[in-house]
Amino acid sequence: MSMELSTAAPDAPAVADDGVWLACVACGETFAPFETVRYTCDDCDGLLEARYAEPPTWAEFEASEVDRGVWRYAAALPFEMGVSLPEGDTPLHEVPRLESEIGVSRLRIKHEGMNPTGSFKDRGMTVGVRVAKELGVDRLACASTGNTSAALAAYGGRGGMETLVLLPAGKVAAGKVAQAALHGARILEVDGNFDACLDIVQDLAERGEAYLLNSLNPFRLEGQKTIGFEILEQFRDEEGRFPDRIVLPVGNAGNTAALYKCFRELVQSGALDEADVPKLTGVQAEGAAPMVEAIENDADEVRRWDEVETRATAIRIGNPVNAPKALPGIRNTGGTAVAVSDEEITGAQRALAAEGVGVEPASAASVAGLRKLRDEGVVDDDEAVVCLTTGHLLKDPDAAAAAGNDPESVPNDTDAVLAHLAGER
Ligand SMILES: N[C@@H](CCOP(=O)(O)O)C(=O)O
Repeated sequence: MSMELSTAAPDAPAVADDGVWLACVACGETFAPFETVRYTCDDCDGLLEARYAEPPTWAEFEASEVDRGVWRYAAALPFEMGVSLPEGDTPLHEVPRLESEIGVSRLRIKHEGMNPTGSFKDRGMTVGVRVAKELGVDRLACASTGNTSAALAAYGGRGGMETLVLLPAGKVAAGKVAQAALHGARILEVDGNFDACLDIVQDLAERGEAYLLNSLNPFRLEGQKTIGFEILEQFRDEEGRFPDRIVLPVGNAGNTAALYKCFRELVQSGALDEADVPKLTGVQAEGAAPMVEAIENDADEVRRWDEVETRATAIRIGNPVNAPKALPGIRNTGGTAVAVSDEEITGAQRALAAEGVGVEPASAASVAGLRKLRDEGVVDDDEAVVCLTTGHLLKDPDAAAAAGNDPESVPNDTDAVLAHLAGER
């Protein structure tokens, strides 16, 4: 396992006054964070990540003036506070029936659907919109399978900024389009998939037409990193130990990259032993599984899939842009990746719902993946596991209705209702 992360401050002028800079994960080149708008390395086009002179400690979090949510972890972020609704502080649910059915020592569900707009994207947007203000940009844009657009519209609106979202036409769940619309985003429906939308948004950003707030933007991932801090704190408080494994859905692979960064920073500060780092385990839908393909083939790069399909529309992605950060995250923590069918996803969505946890299809992929890996013997029965569920059930009401019970028509009469319930129809 390799948890290296340089803290050596680069020479001025790359270091900002407050000890934050950007570093290329491919060539190591460093940049000042807030002087120029940039998303990738000027030299090699590699992905950038934020670096800090001082990695965070638990004591700093405990001393925070904010007692919960993303900004409790300001010691690990580039600012003390952002445009906030507020976000984070999501529940870590017990699911005793699922735990015993799947057969692991402890199973918890980190339900990110309980964020203000119903997905984890809010954690990234609270930081990303704060950075946009620092840079002085006025128009925010993203490509989206839905959740990013909902969060961008809400946080951009809150920040008084113009928002533009590009969506794959006909492939975004109704609740998400409704959110972006009502929060005031200009919505462009593209005749292409999510990856094509992101290509266009990257072009717009390169031409200076908009500030890109997909997870290619390194500051989005700083906010999403707080999922990891929260899981470790909540899990540790509960049982005094950290989870052995975190299983999560993979679309653009931002959360895999962000959680890996969280663990590296904690290891670096001495707040977490390397031996306690949870195994990052990614789950994709069979119809959109380029990361799984790369892990299975031990490949250094992910091959872009031009044709993708799954009812889990949030992870209907063929070119995960964070793959260069996420592949080492899976490999260096001893994790793995697995693909699940749409039927397995719906089965897991029903199982979670039966325990009162309402999630959209992509979220249920984590539980479907755990179930499969347990059946295959990849996950041991003595493991303590956290499954990440990324979005709320109401994001995709059509999928929920299709997976759930059908309503029954009854006459407007109590006796007839009782007769109906007794089975006389
Ligand atoms: N599922 C995502 C896809 C975009 O991912 P991002 O994290 O790069 O913004 C969405 O909700 O749009």
